Amino acid sequence: MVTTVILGMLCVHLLCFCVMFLLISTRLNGKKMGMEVFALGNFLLGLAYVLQLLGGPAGWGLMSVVNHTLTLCAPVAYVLGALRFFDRPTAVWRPLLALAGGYTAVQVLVQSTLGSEARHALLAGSCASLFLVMTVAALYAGRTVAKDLRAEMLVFAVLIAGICVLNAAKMVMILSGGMEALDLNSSFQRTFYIYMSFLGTVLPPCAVWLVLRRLTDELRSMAAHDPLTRLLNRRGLTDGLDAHFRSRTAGPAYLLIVDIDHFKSINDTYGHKVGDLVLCHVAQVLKATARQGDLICRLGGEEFVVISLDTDRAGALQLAERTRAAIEHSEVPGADSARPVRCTVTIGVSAHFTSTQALDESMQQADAGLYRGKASGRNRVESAHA
Ligand SMILES: Nc1nc2c(ncn2[C@@H]2O[C@H](COP(=O)(O)OP(=O)(O)OP(=O)(O)O)[C@@H](O)[C@H]2O)c(=O)[nH]1
Repeated sequence: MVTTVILGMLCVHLLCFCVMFLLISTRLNGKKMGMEVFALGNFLLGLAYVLQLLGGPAGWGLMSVVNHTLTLCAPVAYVLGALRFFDRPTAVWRPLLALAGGYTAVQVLVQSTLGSEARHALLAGSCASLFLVMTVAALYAGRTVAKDLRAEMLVFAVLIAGICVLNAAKMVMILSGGMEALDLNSSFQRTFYIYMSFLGTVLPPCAVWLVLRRLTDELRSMAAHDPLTRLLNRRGLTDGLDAHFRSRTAGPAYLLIVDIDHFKSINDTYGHKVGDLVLCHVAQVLKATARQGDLICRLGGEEFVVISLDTDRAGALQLAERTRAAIEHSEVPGADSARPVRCTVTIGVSAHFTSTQALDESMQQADAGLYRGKASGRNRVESAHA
């Protein structure tokens, strides 16, 4: 009786969280982060348990076959949802339908040759294997594709390992003790469904937490980057500079303002699309010529900032000259091949500075150099103390 009530509550949990996942997925326009597939997994498992409640004692029949197939398909749906969460676009219906068809056929075969015990043991064994794979996959993901979610992946792995062990124990009990092991009133079955109920309550909020983390990370990244070139924007630049100067060993920095020459006429001659390609090209060259760790930002329009960290005046001027020459001698890829597009830049270099508070002053110094460079013919580097 107690186990039946637990099973009933588990169904309610699974189906309620199924609706919640669906609602969340409708709010996530475009990238649904696997929420709709998690909803499907919950629905399949919820339905399996409803069938178990309606079907009564374990036996052979259509309801039991469908129940077993759904029970196995649900964790596979969770795996497919997780793949989508980690940006691995994957088909859902085809593999699930193939699994459902294949497993139903296997069930009929096992039942007719080895009997009911073997069919139930097969389900417990298949689930144990699947959960073992999921446990290992969660641990592996925490070390590779989801390093930022290492703690969360560890929690998932531990929780899934628990149900893996319980399924393995169930298989052994069925093989050694027969169908009595499936008696809902046995202490093992009670423990099994209490643990399932615990998982059904704990895992969905964990999944929602992962989605929330991804969304806030994306928002933070969007707030710090320029959408066209994916370089830092002014806010990202200030944050990066703060982080640099917080370090005890931080050395002085130099600020370079890089401004594309006659950009308006590039737009007027080739159109705004090519103008955008020119901006992306300059961004790429800046990334390639700057040192790793230097801060590169698009201030807006055709104006960029490079902050060269832990360097001296000669190093900053060398970087500016290297950048100017690289842009002058390169062609804009993807632009009209019949009329190769090139551009040049003028660069103003500030004096050294050692705090984020000095950013505005350094910007003015570099701007003054830039103004001198534009006035004396463009395509040149001018420093603050020239
Ligand atoms: N294609 C494109 N053009 C932009 C973007 N943002 C600003 N612009 C254009 O950039 C041009 C900037 O022109 P100006 O400020 O006159 O500068 P310039 O023509 O480069 O002249 P100098 O700097 O003196 O060499 C304007 O025509 C803007 O419309 C953008 O995101 N994409």
